[in-house]
Amino acid sequence: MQQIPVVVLAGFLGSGKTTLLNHLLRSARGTRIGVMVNDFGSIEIDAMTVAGQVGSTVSLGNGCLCCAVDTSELDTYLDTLTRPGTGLDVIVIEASGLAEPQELVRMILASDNARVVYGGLVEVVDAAEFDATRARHPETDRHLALADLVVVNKADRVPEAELRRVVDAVTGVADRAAVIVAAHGRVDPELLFDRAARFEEGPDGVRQLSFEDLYADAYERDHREHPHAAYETVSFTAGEPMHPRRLMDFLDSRPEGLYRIKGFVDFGAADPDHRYAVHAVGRFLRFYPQPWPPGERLTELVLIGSGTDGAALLRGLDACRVAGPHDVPEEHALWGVLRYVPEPDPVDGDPRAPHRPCADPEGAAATGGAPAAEGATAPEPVPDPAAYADVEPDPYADPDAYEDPDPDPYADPDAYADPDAYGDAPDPHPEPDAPHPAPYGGAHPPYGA
Ligand SMILES: Nc1nc2c(ncn2[C@@H]2O[C@H](COP(=O)(O)OP(=O)(O)OP(=O)(O)O)[C@@H](O)[C@H]2O)c(=O)[nH]1
Repeated sequence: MQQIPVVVLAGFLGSGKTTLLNHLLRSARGTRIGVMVNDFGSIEIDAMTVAGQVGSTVSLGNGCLCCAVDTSELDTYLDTLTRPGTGLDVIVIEASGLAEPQELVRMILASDNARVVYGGLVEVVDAAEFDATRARHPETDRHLALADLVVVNKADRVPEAELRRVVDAVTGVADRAAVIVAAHGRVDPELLFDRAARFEEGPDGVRQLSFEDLYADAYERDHREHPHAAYETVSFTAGEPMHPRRLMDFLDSRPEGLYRIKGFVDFGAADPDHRYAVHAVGRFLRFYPQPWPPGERLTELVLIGSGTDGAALLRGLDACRVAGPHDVPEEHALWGVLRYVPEPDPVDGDPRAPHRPCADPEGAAATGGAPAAEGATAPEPVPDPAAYADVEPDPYADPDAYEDPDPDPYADPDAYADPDAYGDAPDPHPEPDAPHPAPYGGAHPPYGA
């Protein structure tokens, strides 16, 4: 089952959220974007051939869908937009200028919709109004501190030195977020999500240009003189397996500005049957074990960030390679990774999840990290708090961390009053001796059952 990243686009009134959203829609080029907005008013849908409208949902000619919702309808619309038939690749929720973004983030993290995965909180800042906004809205700093990516927009409206000052101020407030500069919301969509390689080939094998391509070409031609917001991409490939604990150390201490990590990891003997797809956005991290496809086994990662030191990142990843037979991962080394594997979906049996890398942790150790036989009964995991003492708790494991101290005046109080409404959310107070709180559902034996 393909999970769909849900990106929250937030920022104060007039900062340029809708402009950025329109830019994403215009340059989608085959990527199907689901959009949730408070109203359709400013989405430039005329240019995109409206294919149909049902109630508050507009279907665009390029496969994108727009829904006008308020926060209380979010779950319902997420369910609608993530139905397999919609074929969406990413969902972007534009928070109204007054909305508390952490409430949206919390709802996405607590969603029991297995097709949804958190895609990051993007805060748009008006470079020309930053000081004034901050003075009027002291909550600005809190919002920035939660962001995974901050777009300092309207760069065209301020002189170079002033822009640098604003970027420095934003970077000082934003906790680990990547900070990029943009004009008219022109960020590269690749920064936020993967563009789908979806195009039609003609009988001669040649790609056919669609209306959307022509539109995107014209748009990009018109804006060639305005460069996209700058960011760096680093690619890493390794033929040797990665050492689970060293890779987790690398990920746990990933530098500020490293916004996205995607790709696949080979953990070698620690789980020879699976490669681990990685999805990291800001501080959010998940691994998805998948059966290896036929062919060469490689670790392939792409790291995307702003202001990061690419050479240092590659050195850090190089040090995670298993160096040889003398460098066998220790017992339970994979458990640090499994903390970030979502629970299998009990409904439709997520094909990525039902693996048994450590059905018998003791047996696995005895066989040099190889998993126990399929179907073996798992013993209770051996509590080993010390083994995880150095692992920073996943800040996204607990949606309550986003509890808003000032309740959102626009939220439906009844809908959120009951903490049991978050039945699937992790226990904010796990057993003190629990070995490793899992991202969802508290501690669980690593796929033994
Ligand atoms: N000069 C300049 N104007 C911009 C830029 N980005 C957006 N604007 C203008 O700023 C105004 C507000 O932009 P929007 O995209 O509507 O901002 P928003 O954050 O969606 O606003 P709300 O929905 O009211 O919260 C519009 O007139 C945009 O054309 C930019 O980078 N430079």
